[in-house]
Amino acid sequence: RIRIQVINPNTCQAMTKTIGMAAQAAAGPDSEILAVCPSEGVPSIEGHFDEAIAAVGVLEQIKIGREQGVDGHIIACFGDPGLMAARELAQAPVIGIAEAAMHMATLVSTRFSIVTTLPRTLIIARHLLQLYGFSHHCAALHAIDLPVLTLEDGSGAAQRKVRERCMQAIKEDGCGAIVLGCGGMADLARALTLELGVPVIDGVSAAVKMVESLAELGLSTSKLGDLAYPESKPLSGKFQVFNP
Ligand SMILES: NC(=O)NC1=NC(=O)NC1=O
Repeated sequence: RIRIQVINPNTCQAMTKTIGMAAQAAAGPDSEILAVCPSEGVPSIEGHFDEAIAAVGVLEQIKIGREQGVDGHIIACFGDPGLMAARELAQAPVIGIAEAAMHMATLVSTRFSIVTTLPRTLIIARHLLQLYGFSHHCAALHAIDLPVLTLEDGSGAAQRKVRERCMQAIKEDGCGAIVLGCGGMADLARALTLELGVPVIDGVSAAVKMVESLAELGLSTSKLGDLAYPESKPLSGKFQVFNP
């Protein structure tokens, strides 16, 4: 039995449910999904400041997951907030949905486009492309120019904009695949893939399959070198929760 902790780094319960359901749909019969979000933090992550705040909550959940003995952790926000810090803290694999979706896209296309939320988060996706070495694989980046939480407002407006931008990317970018640039879009990938006839990749599902693969291969986060557990020192104030 593989237990996978899926962390929605923002505090929106509805989005945590959307993400958890997408993860469950992708999970194999022997996998159990534990969908969680921080007890405090930001309701949505739409920039560098939000990411910094959210990262602490991610680390808190990583610590809890490690104490529960989970077999893997997923950071289900397209900025992969706190990813390397989480890998220092974790024993099991930690995968961000941006890196998962980007890796998967390179396996089924020579170039992919990204469709994300607010234009100001495009730079975060660009930075990740550089960090992960996928800049030359990305044909273009698009934003639906709607706040993240409109994906959970029930109007369907954000979902319609995502579909429009995917169709535009396919027409204009010369891309072979699309990466959905938000955890809250996790439930859209399968239907869009069928309708648009090209791989539309959601990072939550991709990360679930990667964690399952790593767990079954007996691979977990290396503790040799820079991903070793953090140097021990007494943390103060609100961070005492991290003291051993
Ligand atoms: N680019 C994004 O929309 N990132 C995100 N903000 C969130 O709150 N969740 C995401 O996936």
